Amino acid sequence: MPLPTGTQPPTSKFGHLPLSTSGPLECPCKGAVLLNHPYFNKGSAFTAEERREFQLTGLLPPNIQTLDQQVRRAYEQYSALPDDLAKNTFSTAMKEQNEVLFFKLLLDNLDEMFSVVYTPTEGDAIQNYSRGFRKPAGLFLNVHDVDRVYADMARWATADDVDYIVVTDGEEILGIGDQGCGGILISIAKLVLTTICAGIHPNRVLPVVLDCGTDNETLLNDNLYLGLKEKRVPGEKYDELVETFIKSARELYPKAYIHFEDFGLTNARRLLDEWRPKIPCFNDDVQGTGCVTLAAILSGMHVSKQKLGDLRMVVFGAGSAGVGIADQVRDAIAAERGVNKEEASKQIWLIDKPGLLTDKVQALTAAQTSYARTENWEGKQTDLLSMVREVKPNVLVGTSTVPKAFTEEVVRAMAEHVEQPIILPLSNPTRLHEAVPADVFAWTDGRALVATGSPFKPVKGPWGADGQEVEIEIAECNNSVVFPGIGLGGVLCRARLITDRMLIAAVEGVSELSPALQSDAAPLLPGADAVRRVSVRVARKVIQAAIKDGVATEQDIPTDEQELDEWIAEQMWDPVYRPLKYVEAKSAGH
Ligand SMILES: NC(=O)C1=CN([C@@H]2O[C@H](COP(=O)(O)OP(=O)(O)OC[C@H]3O[C@@H](n4cnc5c(N)ncnc54)[C@H](O)[C@@H]3O)[C@@H](O)[C@H]2O)C=CC1
Ligand SMILES: CC(=O)C(=O)O
Ligand SMILES: [Mg+2]
Repeated sequence: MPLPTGTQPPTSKFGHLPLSTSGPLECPCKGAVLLNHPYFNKGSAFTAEERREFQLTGLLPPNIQTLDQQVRRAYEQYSALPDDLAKNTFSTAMKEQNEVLFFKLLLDNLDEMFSVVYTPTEGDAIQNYSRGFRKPAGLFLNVHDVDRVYADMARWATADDVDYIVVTDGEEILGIGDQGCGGILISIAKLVLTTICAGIHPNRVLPVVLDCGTDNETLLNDNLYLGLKEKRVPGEKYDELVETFIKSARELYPKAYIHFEDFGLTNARRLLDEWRPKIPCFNDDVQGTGCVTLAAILSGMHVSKQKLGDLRMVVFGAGSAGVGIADQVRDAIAAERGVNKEEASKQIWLIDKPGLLTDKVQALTAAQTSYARTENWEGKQTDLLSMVREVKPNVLVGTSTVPKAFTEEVVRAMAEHVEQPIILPLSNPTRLHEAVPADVFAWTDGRALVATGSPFKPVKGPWGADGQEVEIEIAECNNSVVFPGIGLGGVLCRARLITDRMLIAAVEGVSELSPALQSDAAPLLPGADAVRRVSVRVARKVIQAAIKDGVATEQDIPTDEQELDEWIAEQMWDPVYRPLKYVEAKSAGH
């Protein structure tokens, strides 16, 4: 019998692995249930044989279509929509209807759709969660029902097992602050990226929101708000919910990798520090942002022919992301220079609301304390502009959510002392960026090396030889470049823990594929066209590091690099229709 269009024959030598994507897919449903199952549904692409075997005749119009035809139709519908939020809503509906089609549409149009299914449009969708609500997706756990957490999680029945969990408490979403239970959409969006960028199986993931109330007055006053309508519950009750969630997850899905997303400043680092030594977990805002930003800085320093020993970095906005970046950069400096972390941290200046963080500033978090400057700053201005004049940084990072904080004066002051300043306005969404690339290039005569937290179009200007017009492409310095690959590595080698060495390896993986290594004028980081290649490389590096650290529990991981890449690729889910094989439904487990 010929295979349906878009299926892959089981040719891989790793086709026997449980996560292998070669060969048929076991399907426990038929008829209308199958058509309503987003993971198994093929819509008009069900073959004649499948229509007969799975009792679909009469439930579909007769013309059998290919996945490519379906994608063409979906893209036409998508393109006809009036704005990005409508396109985001359409994409959500498509995902709920047919995941292969949704992910194939996304993969074929990634450059165009990335910003619609992720930041900045996903931020708008999250803000609009309760008003745009149609159908629940994901798992909602709340601070008043801690006793029910285990049972509610056990009911998550889409898969035999769960490989990857994204959890948020909704407090500091994508730069738009406290979004309460609407945060479920960031868990879902990050999981979409793990699938599209790294082939994490979409039926083996679990998006979670921990609803602990919200301090967002707009939501509290909105009659249609769907979450707990009360101020955030802090302290012991909050910790009890987090702990019960993690312990339940470990018991029910012992292989799952837990990704923390968009927790608030007081909890993000604290929870990471508490759980990191015990379970395979990862905080994307702290560690993912740290890794991708270090990779961008390394590319920038490659172009400007400098070494980490030369780095002088000012970070504006010393929260989860800012300090996460500082940590990753500090560790890399320490390794390159062969000095301790304390010595390396002297090359980094953190600025927050009170100005420069010094040992005189009250109430620093534990993570900020190691960067508190000990020099005497009494009587001196320590605002951003003054610090740029004083420190003469060659790297300036923005993670403050303060739009336009990198003013013309600040950027020009930096460019006065540095031939190719590395300027990274990372605050999302787009409207909160500390500067926009066009301004930065105009103020530095195109000399600056820029990457941004959200996507920007290329910028044209007279910055070539003899004033020739050139177009500069801007890399997106977003944790999405790296977290999918780290997660893929962690999942495939079944890491017990996510170690520092694994994170450093991930940075190396991204750096090796940075276009700027090939050409000085190229973007500092790989773009959407390279996502899967980047994920395979990052996963390979992460797995090798996990083995070195003795935290990989999966047996029989190939040692040869090429074989390891094949082993990884074979286990990455692809948006293709596989032949379906009917199996009896399992009795209700989890
Ligand atoms: N590009 C990327 O991959 C990522 C970007 N981000 C973005 O970075 C921003 C910060 O995110 P988080 O660190 O998670 O938030 P956070 O709330 O932990 O940190 C923000 C920090 O900025 C400081 N800040 C606020 N106003 C300031 C001012 N006027 N002057 C100086 N500092 C000020 C706050 O006090 C806080 O310490 C957000 O816009 C977020 O979207 C976060 C993670 C990843
Ligand atoms: C990108 C991301 O994780 C954030 O803006 O929070
Ligand atoms: Mg985030």
